[in-house]
Amino acid sequence: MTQYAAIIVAAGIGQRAGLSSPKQFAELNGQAVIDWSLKSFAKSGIFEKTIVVLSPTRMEYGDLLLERFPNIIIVEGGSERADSVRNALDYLNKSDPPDFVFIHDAARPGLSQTVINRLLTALEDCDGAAPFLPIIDAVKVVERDNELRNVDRSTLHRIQTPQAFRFSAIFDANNGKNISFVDDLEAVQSIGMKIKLVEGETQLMKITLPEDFKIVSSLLPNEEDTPIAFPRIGSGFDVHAFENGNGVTLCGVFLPHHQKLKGHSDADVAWHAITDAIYGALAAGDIGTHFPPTDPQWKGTNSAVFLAHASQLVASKGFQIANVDLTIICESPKIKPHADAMQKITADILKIDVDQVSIKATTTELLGFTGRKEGIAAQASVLLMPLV
Ligand SMILES: Nc1ccn([C@@H]2O[C@H](COP(=O)(O)OP(=O)(O)OP(=O)(O)O)[C@@H](O)[C@H]2O)c(=O)n1
Ligand SMILES: C[C@](O)(CO)[C@H](O)COP(=O)(O)O
Repeated sequence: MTQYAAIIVAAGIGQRAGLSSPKQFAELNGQAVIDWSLKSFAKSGIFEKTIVVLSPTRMEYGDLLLERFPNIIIVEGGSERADSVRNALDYLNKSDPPDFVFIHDAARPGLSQTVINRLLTALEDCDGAAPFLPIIDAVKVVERDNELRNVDRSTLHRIQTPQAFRFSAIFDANNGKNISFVDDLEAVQSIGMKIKLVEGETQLMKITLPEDFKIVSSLLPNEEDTPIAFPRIGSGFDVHAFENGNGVTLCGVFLPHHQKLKGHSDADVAWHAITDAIYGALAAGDIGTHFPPTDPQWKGTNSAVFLAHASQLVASKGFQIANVDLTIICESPKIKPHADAMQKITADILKIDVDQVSIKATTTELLGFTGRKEGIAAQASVLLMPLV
């Protein structure tokens, strides 16, 4: 179901940068080097999954990253960059293979939306694409001492990352191989796939040597100077009618009742309201936009699927959930005895704490359709905060 995933390889030791810890975790203009790329992918709003590959000896960085970016997935890297990439591809293939994947060096913090968009366009008619810069200095081969031969630099390119691929192409290129590809383009070319180069950017240079920190720092803004992203608020409302049955599912909890709720999915009216509140906060349509009721594949679906999708979208658009407030409106069944269980499972799916989720209920004093016990209504509010 995932269309776009991002892999950020961050398992290197950064020997050439000469720091006491890996360069990708050093501070650069107000935040860690790797945070720049994580925020760029998040800001683009299309990456539903972001994998960060860390060295098995440096997994402690994973906990720190998860505090700042709760929806990323940490995967263990290997001894070469190509091994780290393969581990992440294997993870994606086993869990939920995306249609497309962007593979990026954590050591390149200057990833702009312009480059992401150029790669997306290129992917429309090729299997893999990467940004490049031309070579601007004269290039010579030193054949023997003081014997130099000119090289035609018009055919030479400096290749950057992210490199973007149809997932099946890059997965097949790596599957079962043990080759230390120089980069991921080389991998897909080794199986004859079609690649394209797009214009890169100077600010996307890789931090490799000690002096590179100063250069990249001068090319990027200070984190404090970046415009303030505002909180977003959303509201959701849903109604499902009763029909004969033996219980209702509300916030994923089954409540025995002499009726059930009618619906195309599992009719979890409470989670539908929360899901729509999240989509609303993101201005990303509603459940029907993402899971059309006319599509038979969603028939009987557990509404946890919808809620988890909305939750992933929050992170991929650079936000986190501050709180959820839900009101279930019905005469019966009684909600209170089940509210704690509903709160817990909702918080688990949203990957937030239980105290960020409020679940309450009310009646309409026997008035209207809920008063006549014809169905259940639910309304929710959600506040999203920009990721810091
Ligand atoms: N086994 C490895 C080696 C490298 N990388 C990542 O690949 C990117 C590009 O590699 P490079 O600049 O060579 O980083 P290092 O290998 O860390 O640097 P050095 O060679 O100087 O030690 C970096 O984001 C690095 O963390 C990785 O994920 N796994
Ligand atoms: C992937 C890469 O950044 C593309 O330019 C480059 O190949 C990494 O090389 P390194 O030797 O691992 O730094």
